[in-house]
Amino acid sequence: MVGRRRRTAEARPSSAPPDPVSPSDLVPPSDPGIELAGIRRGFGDTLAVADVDLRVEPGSRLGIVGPSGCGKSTLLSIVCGLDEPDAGRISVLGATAAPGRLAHCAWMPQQDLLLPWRSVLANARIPLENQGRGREEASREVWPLLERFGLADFAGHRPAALSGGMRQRVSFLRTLAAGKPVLLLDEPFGALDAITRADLQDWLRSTLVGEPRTVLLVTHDVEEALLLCDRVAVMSARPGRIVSTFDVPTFDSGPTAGSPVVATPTVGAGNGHTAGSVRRARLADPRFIALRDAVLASLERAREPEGPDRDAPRFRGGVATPESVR
Ligand SMILES: Nc1ncnc2c1ncn2[C@@H]1O[C@H](COP(=O)(O)OP(=O)(O)OP(=O)(O)O)[C@@H](O)[C@H]1O
Repeated sequence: MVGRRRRTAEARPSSAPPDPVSPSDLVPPSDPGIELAGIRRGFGDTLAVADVDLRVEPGSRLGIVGPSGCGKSTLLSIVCGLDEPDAGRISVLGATAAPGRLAHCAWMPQQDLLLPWRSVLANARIPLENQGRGREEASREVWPLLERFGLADFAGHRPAALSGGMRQRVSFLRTLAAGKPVLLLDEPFGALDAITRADLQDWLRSTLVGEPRTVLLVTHDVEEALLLCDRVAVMSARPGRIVSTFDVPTFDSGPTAGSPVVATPTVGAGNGHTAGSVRRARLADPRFIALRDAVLASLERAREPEGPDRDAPRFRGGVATPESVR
């Protein structure tokens, strides 16, 4: 009984909460984005990444794909200040020192890392508690996100009572609740089955619309990168280098152009334009297919240790067309 009373109390914050995650100043006008120049990092005899140059525009979403072990996670660790490069320069929203970079970034790992003894609400408010808020205040602040993400009815549940997809939604919510302008998503859906993964991709794409965040998404899934990001960078096999980048157009001239998209992917909205239908239209778009094939071809070449990406300049900074892909 005590446990039930406690869960109920946790699940009902006492007063109307402010919105904690959409402050208009998350991307200040002077935001220089993220810049990496000549980044090199080795571990003993293993050179993980070498000569990585990358720029991520403020408020944009960059997908990073590459062979296993090519240094994608290492790059994210360096960006967020948990690691330092052996050589090169890095700036995150103007911060060059590790503590300053860390202050700007929130990290979502592949495993949800929810604390099993805490309720959904208590897990979601961890970043706010870490920033010094009391439990009540943190609960009030995070509550709108739980409602927005369809998790309010599960606020008192422990993580073990949730599906894998719901746990990842809580994990992403917790990442957003930190209120940081840079989100580092490290294979966030890698542990999910294909159907849940597709649902979560749709959900995340809809959720990120209107979120003024700069996002780095590491994934093995090229379609995921193209569905969620404005630009995709392909890394070579270790030592990881950026061998090509691809701009991702909005693909908004299709049948669902200009239509509002529903954030809850599995529920219809009345206008028929669910996130799922947008996804299907996009996956069937010949331009999307051509771009996906071009990224896959670059990735295939990137897996060869010494393989220069000879055809990459064709696409660099531009968009693949059906004509440019053979
Ligand atoms: N702390 C560390 N100590 C020693 N070696 C490390 C460390 N971190 C990474 N490495 C090595 O650096 C290389 C790159 O690792 P990293 O995890 O960044 O690759 P990745 O592209 O994220 O891999 P995956 O796609 O399999 O997750 C690997 O060979 C890895 O073993």
